[in-house]
Amino acid sequence: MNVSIVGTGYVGLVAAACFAEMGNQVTCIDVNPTIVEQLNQGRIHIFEPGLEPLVERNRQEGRLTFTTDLAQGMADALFVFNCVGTPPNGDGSCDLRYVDQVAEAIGQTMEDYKIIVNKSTVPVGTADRVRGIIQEQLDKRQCRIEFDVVSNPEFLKEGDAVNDFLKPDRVIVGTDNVRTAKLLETLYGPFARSRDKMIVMGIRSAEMTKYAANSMLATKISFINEIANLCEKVGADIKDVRVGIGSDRRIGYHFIYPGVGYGGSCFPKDVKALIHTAREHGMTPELALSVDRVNQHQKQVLAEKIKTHFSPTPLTDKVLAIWGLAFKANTDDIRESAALDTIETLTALGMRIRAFDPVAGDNARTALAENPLVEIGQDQYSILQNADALAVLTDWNQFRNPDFARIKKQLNNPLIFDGRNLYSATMLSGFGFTYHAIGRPPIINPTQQTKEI
Ligand SMILES: NC(=O)c1ccc[n+]([C@@H]2O[C@H](COP(=O)([O-])OP(=O)(O)OC[C@H]3O[C@@H](n4cnc5c(N)ncnc54)[C@H](O)[C@@H]3O)[C@@H](O)[C@H]2O)c1
Ligand SMILES: O=c1ccn([C@@H]2O[C@H](COP(=O)(O)OP(=O)(O)O[C@H]3O[C@H](CO)[C@@H](O)[C@H](O)[C@H]3O)[C@@H](O)[C@H]2O)c(=O)[nH]1
Repeated sequence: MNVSIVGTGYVGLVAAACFAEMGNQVTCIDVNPTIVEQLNQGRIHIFEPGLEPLVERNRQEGRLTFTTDLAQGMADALFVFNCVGTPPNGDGSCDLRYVDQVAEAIGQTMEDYKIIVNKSTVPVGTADRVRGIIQEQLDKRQCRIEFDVVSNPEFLKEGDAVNDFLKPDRVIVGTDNVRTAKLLETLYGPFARSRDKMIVMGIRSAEMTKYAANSMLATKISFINEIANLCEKVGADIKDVRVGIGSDRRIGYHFIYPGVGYGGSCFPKDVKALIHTAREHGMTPELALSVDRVNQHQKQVLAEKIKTHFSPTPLTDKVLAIWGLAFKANTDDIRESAALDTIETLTALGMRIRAFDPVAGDNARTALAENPLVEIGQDQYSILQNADALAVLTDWNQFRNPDFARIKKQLNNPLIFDGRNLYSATMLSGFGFTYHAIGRPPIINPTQQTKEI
């Protein structure tokens, strides 16, 4: 089938490569000429495991092409997927400007029947809005061209996006048109070989499903973080409590890992957008408000532990080494990363930061360029040299079983703040570290000595 994808970011590029992989003819359209130029040369601008070879193979075999020209890019397509960004406005509402721009451009240039598929995360009612914008442009052109607008929210997660797209738990399609649903069923058929994955519903329900799913997952995380903080107060260990509750199949083990709060380009903005939608409809979304509030607090938890540990010594004399800048492992994405909140809080108090991330270093260097107290290093161990503590902010695998003897040798103090609960007393045994994690009893080394320098 012939598919156009508008917006070649984390969602658009993955969707494009996966549709092309199934034999479809896919054209990607992006307004950013640098991205398009790079993609045409076989270089991809984001880090996503498994994506580069998929893009490259399909590009070389002629099923995947890239352009900045929307009219040309969608000329032969039956499906036009809108995958542009929907960032938050200052008041938490969803900024639909890119979605609107795409709708306007489609209306200005389409020449025959298209199925416009909203894949971006958009508030309830956006399909109607898109339909209105396209129709307005067609009316201006005095054209009578049929089209459909459907909702098909995406549920992939960064770091595992290709796998999620190729093997989705479900494919949600919001439409009241049976023929359109059948056509999408054909397009998605190859991703649903083991069982029927397509769930067809009304457009507004599909739009709502996306916000409800993300808010549910965010709720689980805020819940476990609140329990973790309580564990610290009462001397319980969240590691045991998590296993204790997760073993109940009604609760499950997934998405109840405590940490430094959820980040990324989705949960924070989508919970806020849900809150905004509820308020627009005269409702106070008590639970979503709490989920958001708990998360904002949680993003400061590690900085608070560090402040408390060094108090009353001013942090201006201290250097903190940080492992991990991405909002989670296996991505270069730093949007809403707890590492950035932690850095902002601590550098405001004068602490100097030396940080390392396996792939997000360049993005962080750009984002933190104005902060003279931050240095981003190239090597996991050399940034530790003469730092006063190590803080772990992202759960990259390479941080899970590190060389503790080397860490101890490089640091001024044998001191670790672990925002991802990667280490245990057994792993640390014999090294004499003082260790603070989330929701776990701290390991205090009473003989902690500052290294002679
Ligand atoms: N990132 C995720 O894991 C994820 C998962 C599911 C859903 N979503 C949702 O999908 C949408 C896209 O997210 P993303 O992370 O892929 O965004 P992104 O910022 O990575 O990519 C968006 C792309 O759209 C392009 N663009 C903007 N305006 C355009 C226009 N008028 N014409 C053509 N291209 C245009 C940008 O240049 C950019 O390359 C959002 O609504 C997001 O909430 C994201
Ligand atoms: O038990 C957990 C699980 C996750 N997180 C954090 O939660 C955030 C989001 O993680 P994850 O959901 O794995 O990544 P995203 O790529 O943001 O994916 C979410 O957001 C996407 C965009 O809407 C959806 O498509 C996905 O289904 C949804 O999982 C990250 O900061 C994680 O560190 C935790 O703290 N504890």
